[in-house]
Amino acid sequence: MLMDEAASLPENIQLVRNEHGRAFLDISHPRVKARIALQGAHITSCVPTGQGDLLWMSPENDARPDRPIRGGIPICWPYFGNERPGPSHGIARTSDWRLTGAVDTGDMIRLSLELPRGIIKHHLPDDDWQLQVEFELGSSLSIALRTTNSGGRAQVLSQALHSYLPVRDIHETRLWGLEGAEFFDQLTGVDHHRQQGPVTFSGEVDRIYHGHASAIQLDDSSQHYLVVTREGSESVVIWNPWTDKSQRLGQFPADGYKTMVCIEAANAGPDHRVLAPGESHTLVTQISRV
Ligand SMILES: O=P(O)(O)OC[C@H]1O[C@@H](O)[C@H](O)[C@@H](O)[C@@H]1O
Repeated sequence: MLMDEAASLPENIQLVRNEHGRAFLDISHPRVKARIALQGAHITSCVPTGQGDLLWMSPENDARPDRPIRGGIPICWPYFGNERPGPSHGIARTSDWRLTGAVDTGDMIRLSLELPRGIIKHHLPDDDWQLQVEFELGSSLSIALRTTNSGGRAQVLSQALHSYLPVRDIHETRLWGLEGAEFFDQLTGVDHHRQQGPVTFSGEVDRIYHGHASAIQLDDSSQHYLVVTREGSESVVIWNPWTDKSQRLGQFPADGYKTMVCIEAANAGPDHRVLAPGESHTLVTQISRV
């Protein structure tokens, strides 16, 4: 985004740069405060008025422009994890996006960004995609990621909105809404496990639940639940790195696993999509505190 475009932003939105030169959109609205990095169209904070942050951010994040951000909501696209050769979780989270729209509706801020096609072509010369994201920031957070196959042949898409959510204490955290769902355990490579009761945490968890579309409630034994809903998604990734992996992860403190969990609205594993020429698919997640 150019500086002269910043001049036409609504007064509640400012373009700022950190000491490393990374550009952020800072939103300060009567209903919400939020921050979005232009690299990755990556939301790093969303604080509805009167609430705590809906998102977890690593305190060790140095936010240098050449590294993915640890926390918030990385956009994993056009493949999840290592489903294709290349950087983990694809190219969108480390690429520079362009702001295409910013509106203050009174109740919320609505922001649209796109990943320029030239950048996609540069990284993935054999692919033909258009990619846009829309954020709705108010008393809750909603993200809609729209992918269009702009090529002449069918293309495979897998992806995730990799939401890092705060918890008071992971040992006392339960996820409701996945009871009875089937999951693929990424740690063992074994599929078709069935979830018994709520998801609890006493070690590393890295699972793709599939054939599942309903809401998930994050219960960390505090007064409120975080509720995660999805559209265009029949898979959800649940991840906590626990002790050993926390030591190996970049920009992640050794005890970081205690205060976060990822609930990632996805099209991953068996829920990957095949888009015909001209076809679009929109992946949506909404996070609210109730
Ligand atoms: O370190 P990255 O590339 O940000 O990935 C973090 C985690 O992302 C999760 O979605 C994966 O299921 C994990 O396997 C992975 O470790």
